[in-house]
Amino acid sequence: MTTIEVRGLTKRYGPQTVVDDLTFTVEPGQVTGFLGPNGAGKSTTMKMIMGLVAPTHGAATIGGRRHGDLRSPLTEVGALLDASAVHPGRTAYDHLLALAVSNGLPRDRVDRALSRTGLESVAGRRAGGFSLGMRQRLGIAATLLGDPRVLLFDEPVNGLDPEGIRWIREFMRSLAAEGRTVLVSSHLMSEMAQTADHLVVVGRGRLIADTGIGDLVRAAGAGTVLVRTDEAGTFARRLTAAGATVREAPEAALVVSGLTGEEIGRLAARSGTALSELTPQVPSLEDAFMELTRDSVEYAGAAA
Ligand SMILES: Nc1ncnc2c1ncn2[C@@H]1O[C@H](COP(=O)(O)OP(=O)(O)OP(=O)(O)O)[C@@H](O)[C@H]1O
Repeated sequence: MTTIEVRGLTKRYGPQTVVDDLTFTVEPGQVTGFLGPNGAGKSTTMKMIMGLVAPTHGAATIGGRRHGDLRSPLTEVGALLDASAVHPGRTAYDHLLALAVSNGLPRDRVDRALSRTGLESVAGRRAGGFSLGMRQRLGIAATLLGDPRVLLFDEPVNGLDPEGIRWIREFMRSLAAEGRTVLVSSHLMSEMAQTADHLVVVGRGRLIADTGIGDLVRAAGAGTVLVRTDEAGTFARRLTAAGATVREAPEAALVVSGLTGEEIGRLAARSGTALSELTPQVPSLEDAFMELTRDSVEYAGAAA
């Protein structure tokens, strides 16, 4: 099984450290989302994994070897880093054929890649006339030519319509289901929530989280409970005395942390307080992501 190992990976451009001592492992058989706000260093990291940018420190290996040491790179790792890197005058077929031939791969790999990405019917059309969605498929077809065990995709759904997004999402999942190692970058938590099993979250070049999706939500502050009662003031004092932290919210609601819903319910029963609502809050993945990356967004929007 082939993993991607990133160890102490660092990239400086002049005084700016854009990737800062990153260490993580991308495991086979699952989709790993590489998530972070714009400018967090995702593309630079992927380029270092692919040997296109030299690290200042540290290393990235694929199956234990640096990209430059792979004997037949296209058969070991495929990467879609920039879908516009296609000659516009070439047909989809010729684009893939040129790649296959120059990498010593058999011609029948082209037909297989075209059919896997649903491009057979447009194989003879020039790539310059392709929609963004079709260009992405062509880029993905190119990554599959060598049937590699490891695949990297940089923001593959950017700019796509819902149908294109769904196709890419299902495609990534099918690659992982075949046991491949799949690393997909995005700046959208909502997208990753539907695609990834595991998340590597970065901000300002640094590792913020390396976690399963469920664990991320728990770490980002699940555990508050919304309480509603006509006796909000009195009950808030009781909760505080019992060790909870209480914030008053509109419409006689209290947002309570430090006690479980069950403990709050028992406290209400003991003090004869009638509750009209007692709801444990589950933060959305988007909330979890915003909370985690709050201090690391490169250009935070000005406060309203
Ligand atoms: N060749 C370069 N020279 C100088 N600075 C660079 C270079 N490449 C990237 N950077 C800077 O490194 C930082 C990280 O960029 P990178 O593209 O890796 O981030 P990203 O997380 O992929 O963001 P995005 O989603 O916006 O592409 C940015 O501030 C960028 O301006």
